[in-house]
Amino acid sequence: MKTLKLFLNLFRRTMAEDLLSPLLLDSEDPPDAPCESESAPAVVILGSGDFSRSLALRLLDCGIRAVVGSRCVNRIPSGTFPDAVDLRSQEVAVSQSASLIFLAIFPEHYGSLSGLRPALAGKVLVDVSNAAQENVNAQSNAERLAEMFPESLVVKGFNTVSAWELQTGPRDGSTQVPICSGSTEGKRRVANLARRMGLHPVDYGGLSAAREIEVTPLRLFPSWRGPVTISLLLFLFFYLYGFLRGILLPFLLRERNSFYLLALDLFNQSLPAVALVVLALVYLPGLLAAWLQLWRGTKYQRFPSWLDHWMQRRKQLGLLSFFCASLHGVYSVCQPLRRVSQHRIINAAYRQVRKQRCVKSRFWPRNQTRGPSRSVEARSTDADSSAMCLLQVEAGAEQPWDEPAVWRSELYLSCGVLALGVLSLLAITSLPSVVNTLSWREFSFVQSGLGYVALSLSLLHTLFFGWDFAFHISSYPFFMPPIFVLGASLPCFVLACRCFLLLPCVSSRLKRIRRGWEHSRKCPVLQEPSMPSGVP
Ligand SMILES: NC(=O)C1=CN([C@@H]2O[C@H](COP(=O)(O)OP(=O)(O)OC[C@H]3O[C@@H](n4cnc5c(N)ncnc54)[C@H](OP(=O)(O)O)[C@@H]3O)[C@@H](O)[C@H]2O)C=CC1
Ligand SMILES: [Cu+2]
Repeated sequence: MKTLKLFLNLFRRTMAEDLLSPLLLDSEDPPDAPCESESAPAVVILGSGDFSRSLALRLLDCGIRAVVGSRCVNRIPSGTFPDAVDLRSQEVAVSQSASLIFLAIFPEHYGSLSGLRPALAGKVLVDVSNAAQENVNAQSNAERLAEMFPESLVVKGFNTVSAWELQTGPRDGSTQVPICSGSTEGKRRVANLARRMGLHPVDYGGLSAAREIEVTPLRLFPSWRGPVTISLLLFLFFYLYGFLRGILLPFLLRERNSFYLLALDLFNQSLPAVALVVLALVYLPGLLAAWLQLWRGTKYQRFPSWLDHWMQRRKQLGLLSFFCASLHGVYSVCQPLRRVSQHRIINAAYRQVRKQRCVKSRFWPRNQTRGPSRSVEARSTDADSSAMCLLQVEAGAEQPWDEPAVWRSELYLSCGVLALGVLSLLAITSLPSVVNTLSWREFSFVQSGLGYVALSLSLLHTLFFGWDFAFHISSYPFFMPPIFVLGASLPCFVLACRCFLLLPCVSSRLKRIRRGWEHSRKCPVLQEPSMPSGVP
């Protein structure tokens, strides 16, 4: 349970940013005094652009005075800053008693501040700039700034928060602000300010971490990269497999042209398989973690980093599974609109009418339109079907009724709709705003309990869809199983493992381990200091 709580924390942390095991700054730090004196500005911002404006507004909002230092105050359009913000020349602004100075200017222009070097000595300079390129090995802007102003305390930070987020973002500490600096004092002061602004400072260590922080905003969806790649690869695999099995090989070996299936049918076969496998991938790491704990006989050993990483991506995997399942749902609803479906229905109806006419004319007298109900077997050869088709025609009835086929479609559709419903519920409860309103017990019930329900329903949907076709030799053309058989294999394995873990003997041992019990507790034995020679 404790381990799962840890995962939840990690899981929540990744929602804000993809942070690489940073150390949270000590939140017990006493907050800075509001300002040294009521008349003195607490914070100076050099630059009067977008970031400067948003930062000044946020500072004011949090009761902190702000002074904006500009190269030319007269060029700042009126109304850009509220009256409460002091607009000064750069020289006047930095000569004021504020010791915290934000550089809200692009790093290319840091050189233009060299004349201010004596005034900036001993003060904390906050470098909010972002990197221009995603090259992590280049020298950071902050390190360059520290070289230019060696007497100042340079702190990197606030660049991961956009100007817009500063103005409108939450003030409940949920927005993380990675900071780093060679000066502990500088870092402490910036962290305190961040806390007062309703942000959550995260210590990344020395200034050498600045580049990592500078490139962070350039990264597109960092926490989604792995899950999206896996889903895409799975989709490609199923799609190409289906293409080979259902289109290319029949075309090459049997001269059957069904390339039209590429556009819709193959998508609708691959998507549910991806949804199913990706959903299984959400629950597999939890099972692996449980196995590892059972095998080690303790929970006090770290999981391998790949497993940790996988755990942290479960939310993204779950949402991607939901996305694929939803697309599959939409595609399935569109199925009857396809021309080929309409063609099949009309064709089947035509064949049936033709067959009934034939049966009537063979077995009924001309003047008798409705005879006593009796079963008649009729054989037909269809131009578009290679096999002989055996029709069970009931005299007097207009429609052949295939009871098992009706049950099959009722069951798989119902399971599919229910699975999609439960998946939607899971997707909604993974939103940060909803997660924050749930207790740990509620969260684990929804994400784990309902998650397994969704997986079971999806699997049932697939199994009912497959019905007994999976056991027909005709379903294995070229010795290749259907896509749904491949897609269902991993979920079957995951559910089997889960059932094994629910066995009383296994689950009770796991419960004990998670409550702190250890199979063999090894405590390092301290070496006795060796006796000095000559002592008896
Ligand atoms: N906008 C955003 O959302 C974010 C921005 N940042 C960082 O904040 C910094 C500023 O960005 P932003 O506010 O958007 O940029 P802007 O272009 O809006 O503002 C830059 C400001 O720099 C000042 N400046 C000082 N010296 C010079 C100079 N020599 N040449 C040109 N301008 C100078 C100007 O103010 P004046 O004329 O009054 O001196 C100008 O208004 C950048 O480093 C950016 O990476 C970081 C995170 C988010
Ligand atoms: Cu389906």
